[in-house]
Amino acid sequence: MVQKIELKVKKLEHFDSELPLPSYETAGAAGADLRASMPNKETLVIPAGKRVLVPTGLSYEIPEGYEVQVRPRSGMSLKTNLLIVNSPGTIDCDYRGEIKIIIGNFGDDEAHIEHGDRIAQMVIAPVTQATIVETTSLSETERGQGGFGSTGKK
Ligand SMILES: O=c1ccn([C@H]2C[C@H](O)[C@@H](COP(=O)(O)OP(=O)(O)OP(=O)(O)O)O2)c(=O)[nH]1
Ligand SMILES: [Mg+2]
Repeated sequence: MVQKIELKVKKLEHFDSELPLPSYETAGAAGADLRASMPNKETLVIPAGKRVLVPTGLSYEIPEGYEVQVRPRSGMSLKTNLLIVNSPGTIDCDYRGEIKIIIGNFGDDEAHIEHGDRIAQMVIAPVTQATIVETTSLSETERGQGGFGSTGKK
């Protein structure tokens, strides 16, 4: 069964009330789609090779002990030259500012984001904070310092 947790969402002045709030498209969806909400419903232009901050018009109150991850939608990644530059973006539970999505254009032509486009999806997830403990020695393991493609070689 899918667990449910309340996420308080505040509409900001430039949120277009005709747009839906973030929504899960199917009963089993892990991510709720986020829409661009531009002041005056303008279209955002992203020149080739540049990035922009796309407004959603929403602020969240995430329950303590949780975070929201901003992830790309695979359809957008497959069909366009747009990407979420800092994917997955991290929304801290104590952040009260507007949720914005950093979108880059890696194509050779300028790209457009229309007001109301579904530009990302958000996943809410539990957070565990580490207690950082300094030490001078670490436990030994089979892997040791091997990494970055070190396994599976003869
Ligand atoms: O895609 C994103 C990523 C972050 N944020 C907001 C919420 C998050 O809580 C805050 C800070 O994000 P982050 O810690 O990733 O950025 P930073 O560069 O470390 O900024 P800060 O010094 O404010 O933590 O910015 C967004 O709206 N969208
Ligand atoms: Mg930070």
